[in-house]
Amino acid sequence: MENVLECSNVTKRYGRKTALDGLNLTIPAGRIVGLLGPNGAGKTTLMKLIVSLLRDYKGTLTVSGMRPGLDTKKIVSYLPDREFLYPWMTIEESIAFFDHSFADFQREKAYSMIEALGLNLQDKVKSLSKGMRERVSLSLVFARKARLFVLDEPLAAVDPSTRDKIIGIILDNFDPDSSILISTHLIHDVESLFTDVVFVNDGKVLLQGRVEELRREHGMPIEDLFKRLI
Ligand SMILES: Nc1ncnc2c1ncn2[C@@H]1O[C@H](COP(=O)(O)OP(=O)(O)OP(=O)(O)O)[C@@H](O)[C@H]1O
Repeated sequence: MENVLECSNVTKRYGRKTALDGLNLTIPAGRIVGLLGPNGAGKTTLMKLIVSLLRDYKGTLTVSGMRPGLDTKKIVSYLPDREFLYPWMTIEESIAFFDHSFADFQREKAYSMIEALGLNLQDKVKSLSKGMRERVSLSLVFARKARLFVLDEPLAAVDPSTRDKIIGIILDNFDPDSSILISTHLIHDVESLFTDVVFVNDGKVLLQGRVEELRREHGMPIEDLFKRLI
């Protein structure tokens, strides 16, 4: 099966600022990849290129062999770093909206995640706390049968026990034909989720590897390796 994501020598500039600087990254199917790096490393920029919110870049970037665009939007499920729910909708209406927007949306899966996360379908988005809205967003994003899930800082607002519950739901629902790319600063809290990690700094990949191998090779948890490298 072809790689879910391939980036070769990807460079993205905002005016004179270089956000990605010849970045190389390959993600095969079946991986849950932590995209780790300090503020300004280029994580959000990379994600925006993958989901084709930004188009002007140099190098080659493909999702399932295709350049980002309308066709890849059908197979990439994206959780942006800002809120995207409509405040006036109920959770149920938000589910219906996603159902209409994406052919691969699995309504029943959304309902069961909403229930598992203790949310009420009739509640209006604007009445929910930040952490609750994050739970709804994650349920919607993961209810798609996408090939690639791109999550920009998904777990920042939820409490630790909900975080563990969400990690459980992600793992239970993980389809090995797909891959998940997650940017986060909460390395310690979500390390158990990752099969792989990618360290980025100054728009470049510093180190990429399987979590088990990196832990064994360097004899330390991923968070300590991050602190040593960056
Ligand atoms: N619209 C923009 N215009 C100009 N510069 C930008 C723009 N967006 C990002 N940058 C710059 O590009 C670099 C990479 O930013 P990016 O948001 O991708 O980093 P990040 O790794 O996601 O950071 P954080 O962890 O803080 O979210 C930074 O130096 C940032 O200032």
